[in-house]
Amino acid sequence: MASAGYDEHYPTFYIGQHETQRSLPVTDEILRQAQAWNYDMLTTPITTPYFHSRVLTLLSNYLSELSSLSGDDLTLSSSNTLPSNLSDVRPPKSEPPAPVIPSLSPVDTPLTPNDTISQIIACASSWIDLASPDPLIANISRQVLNLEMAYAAFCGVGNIVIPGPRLHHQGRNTGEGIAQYARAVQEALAAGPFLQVLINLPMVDQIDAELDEDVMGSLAPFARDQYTSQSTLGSSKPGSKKVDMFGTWDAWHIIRTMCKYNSRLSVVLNLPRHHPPAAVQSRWLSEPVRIISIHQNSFLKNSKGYPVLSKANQNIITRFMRLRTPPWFLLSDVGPIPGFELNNNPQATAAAAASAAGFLSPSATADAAGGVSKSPSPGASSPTPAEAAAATQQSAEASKRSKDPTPHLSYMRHLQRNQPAKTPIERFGAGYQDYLQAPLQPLADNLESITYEVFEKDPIKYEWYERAITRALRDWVDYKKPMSGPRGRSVVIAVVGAGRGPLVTRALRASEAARVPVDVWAVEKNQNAYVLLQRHNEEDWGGCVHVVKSDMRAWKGPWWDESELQEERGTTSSSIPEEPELDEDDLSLAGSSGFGVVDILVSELLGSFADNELSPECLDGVQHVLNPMHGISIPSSYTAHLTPISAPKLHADIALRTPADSSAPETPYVVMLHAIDFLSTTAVATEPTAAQEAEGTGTPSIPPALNASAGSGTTTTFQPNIKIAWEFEHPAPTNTLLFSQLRKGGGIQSGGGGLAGGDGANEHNARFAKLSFRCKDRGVCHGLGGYFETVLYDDVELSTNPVSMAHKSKDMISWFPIYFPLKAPIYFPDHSELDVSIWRQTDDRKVWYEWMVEAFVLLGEKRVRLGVSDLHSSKKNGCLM
Ligand SMILES: C[S@@+](CC[C@H](N)C(=O)[O-])C[C@H]1O[C@@H](n2cnc3c(N)ncnc32)[C@H](O)[C@@H]1O
Repeated sequence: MASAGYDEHYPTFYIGQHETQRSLPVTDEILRQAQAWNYDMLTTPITTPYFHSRVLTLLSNYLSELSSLSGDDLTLSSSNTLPSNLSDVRPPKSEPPAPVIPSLSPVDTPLTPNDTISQIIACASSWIDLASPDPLIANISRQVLNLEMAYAAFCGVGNIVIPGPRLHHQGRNTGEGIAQYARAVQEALAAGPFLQVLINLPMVDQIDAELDEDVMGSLAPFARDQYTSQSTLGSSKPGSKKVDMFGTWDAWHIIRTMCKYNSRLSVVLNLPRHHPPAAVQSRWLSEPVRIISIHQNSFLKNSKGYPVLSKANQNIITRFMRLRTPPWFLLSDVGPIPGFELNNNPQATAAAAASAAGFLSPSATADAAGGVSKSPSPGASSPTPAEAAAATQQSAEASKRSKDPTPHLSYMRHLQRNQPAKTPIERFGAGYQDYLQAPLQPLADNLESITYEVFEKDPIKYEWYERAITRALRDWVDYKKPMSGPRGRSVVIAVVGAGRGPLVTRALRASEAARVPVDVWAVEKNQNAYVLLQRHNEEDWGGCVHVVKSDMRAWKGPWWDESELQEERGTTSSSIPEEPELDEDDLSLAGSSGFGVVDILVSELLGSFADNELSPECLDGVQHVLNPMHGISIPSSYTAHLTPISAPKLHADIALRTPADSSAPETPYVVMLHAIDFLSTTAVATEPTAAQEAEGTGTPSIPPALNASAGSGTTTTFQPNIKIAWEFEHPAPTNTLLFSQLRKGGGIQSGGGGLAGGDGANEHNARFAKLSFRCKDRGVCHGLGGYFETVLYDDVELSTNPVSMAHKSKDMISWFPIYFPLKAPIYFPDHSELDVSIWRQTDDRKVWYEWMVEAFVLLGEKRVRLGVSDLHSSKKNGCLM
């Protein structure tokens, strides 16, 4: 496909042209012409109007044959009489089988295998009704679809759009035919192993819009009365203005569930003329939308008569274009590909080519008055007849004036050129969006230099640590705390888990900033990083740092040789002092046996869920070196946070891995959550800042699915409900650690050992939380998103929590969130509650998590249980202590 080839920091728009009634076959020549006009692709019908009329004839012959048959043959017996409850549909016993549609002949299809076929998107016939309540119509529709799919796949087509399920049939409940439809799609997917099947769906479900869109010769009205009439219960009547915001999403969810989240199945989403509520936009942003289709009617006219999109629709497009796999666009019924006649007018051609590339005059791109026109219903896609007439007139005039025969395409290219540039976080995370990674285990494994290098790129984390250490040093002096360095003249700082040393550098800088002398120790168990620490010490730190290669839990504390105790700090050699023998029993007695104590313990051992890289266990293990009276830890505490999410892409990815690895759905993953929807939210109306207005972005740090513009300048931000699961504080209470020591080796107080195994020495680090989340709109929970917050010192905090990150540590990039998957997603209706139970388990040798979700629907005051997930456990892949 032709690429518009713009700057890599800006998203590329792939734009196709679609005609619902394309009269000419898509030849090589038309395709080249379309590309010359800056379209990237074209759609084509798979079959011709001739084929359509052939099917209609076959059907009407069959139906008249049926009606001519009389008497016993078609009389319904008591056992096969259609019941008044039409949910139970059975055909009469003796009805002849449905007619068989003969194979395609050349007149039935414009398609033929050739070189250009891969640049064409094929469209299955829109007049079929796969979801018809009449089994005959559903059967014929399925035959048509199968014939078309098979032939298109044979020709080498890569993408086929099939009409979405019809959700309303005269007088019937909505969506009853979805099972039939989904089964047909499942069958269609088998037509070719590489075929992408795209289901054409409006963003919201509205009965009138569906009826308006009925194409000529649709099979739907042929459904027989006995299958469509009566049933008042929950019926959806034409003329009803009722819009079901999640109706089409619901249908999509059933289809893809029946098709087992097949990665070849995706959505063509029709952009409505008016913006749907933010919650619906967010939902679709989490789904595999491969194409956004924009019908001519979805464009507004600005004061000069040029087609433009509402501000709200511009924002929807911007958010979609920030996804890892952004959708393509189809401009539908916006006029034919301009013919050759324009080539005869070089001036016109040049002007038009410039327009098609998106170089438009300001008047051509000015927004329509008010940005959003007033609409009685957010789902409506069509203008009123008066609007339509005026629009056609204006369009013709504007076209004449501008000599631009493709004004809609030109406008889209203009939007492309004016997309906000990717933010640093988006650039840093490019390629990692929704990419599942096993969490690091820096305790059990030795990290590579490149991994440290990535950490060190963080523009915020180290800065905040320096700020925290500086404050702590100032307070040390202000509160006149005694210093534990040689001759009481310096504050002893130990950076435990020093890696390649960035926090050591920051500690030295903090000392300069606070003008407080320090004695710095760098403790690291990774022997490879230890080499770099020593080199840094020689080359950058003037040899003033004591570098120790040790597991921090086995480190006995600072120790100065005689010369250091005599001389000023910094003039001694950095070589590691020979340590005196230490008695095991002295471990909890800091400062005894000739070892000094540490005043400030600096560490960065946090994982995406705070404690999942075993910071609590490591810091407990090194607490014996801390000044028992005044010693502090940076960080001083951290909390783990959770929220239920819909994450269809992640679910599909994990489901694919499961046959080869049964632990795949029982593993927490580190992942830059992107195409997700927060299921429990609270609406907050915010005015965008001037910077956000200029950038066209919403609230920083909140994934694109969350920010939805109401289109009037005010942004409705759906703030996720993210709750604290648990907290750890350092230093841990001395009694807790003493008790833990007593339990080691089955000591006197241990009783029956730990609940999850072992002696129970680490049981004080086990945790449990039960959290309840209200969900206003129906949805499906695929798992839990996990985040953390940490207090480094005082009010210096880091956060990955989307709600507080912008305020606490905006632009921090070191951690992606964690994802706890569910093996089987849980569907829930509007007004439900999800209860999450999560455990941090330990058996003294390792730590793992267990989690489960329960769904309840709220019927008045009553909570009725809908479903419960398995109890998931990561014990098999637990973090080794
Ligand atoms: C997340 S890295 C942080 C490195 C560095 N402080 C930074 O901020 O770039 C954690 C470091 O702690 C080290 N580490 C983890 N557990 C340790 C332990 N028990 N004793 C010593 N070092 C440990 C790892 O080898 C790793 O270098």
